[in-house]
Amino acid sequence: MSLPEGVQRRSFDGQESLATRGPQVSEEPIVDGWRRWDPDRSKVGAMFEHGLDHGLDGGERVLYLGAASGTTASHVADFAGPTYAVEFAPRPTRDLIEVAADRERLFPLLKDARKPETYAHVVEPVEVVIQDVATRGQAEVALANRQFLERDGRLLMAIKARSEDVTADPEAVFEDVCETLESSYEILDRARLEPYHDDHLGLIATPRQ
Ligand SMILES: C[S@@+](CC[C@H](N)C(=O)[O-])C[C@H]1O[C@@H](n2cnc3c(N)ncnc32)[C@H](O)[C@@H]1O
Repeated sequence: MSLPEGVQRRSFDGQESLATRGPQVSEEPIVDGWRRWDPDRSKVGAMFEHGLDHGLDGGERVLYLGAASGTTASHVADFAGPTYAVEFAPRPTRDLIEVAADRERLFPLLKDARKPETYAHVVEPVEVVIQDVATRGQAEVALANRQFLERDGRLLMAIKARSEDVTADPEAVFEDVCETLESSYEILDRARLEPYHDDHLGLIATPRQ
């Protein structure tokens, strides 16, 4: 699977790793301007490592749901176009604002991803929605935010089984979430994100026409 333009495999201390070019965020190693992108700390990084059919070229407009402190959103904004980063917890949003201070394409929004009407006036149509909200109702969040996605756009979604039901078999949770999603999205590719993230499913989808 090819990587988007602006994402490369580079050598760090003799070990190959994903990397993007941009200002440092959290003491990650940088070699020749390339920042190491750690898949253990990033579901999108893990999706790339697993070779999921992401369909990204680089330069796309992105809506990122569940940005937390901006670890992954920073890498995405390094290779994407305008990146709207939604996070509803004030503490990580403070860090996210700092990360965005030296990234002209990253726009933090302290908003609830379950209430897209509260940021619809700011977010333009995007080619990519990335979703990593560790909350119950992950499929419903993706359905609610479909309105921002262009017709042939891509949803890159990380589903955390334990956020839906801590006691259920993760595979059963993934089937439930996928069934709900399929009312509105066509699922193009999916893979479990082990060994980087336990009991997570990575999924690529496009809006159903
Ligand atoms: C697993 S963390 C995200 C990590 C981040 N994507 C990264 O790779 O750097 C999940 C985040 O989703 C946020 N979140 C959960 N529910 C949310 C909601 N309804 N709206 C916005 N953010 C939400 C949490 O506050 C948390 O920061």
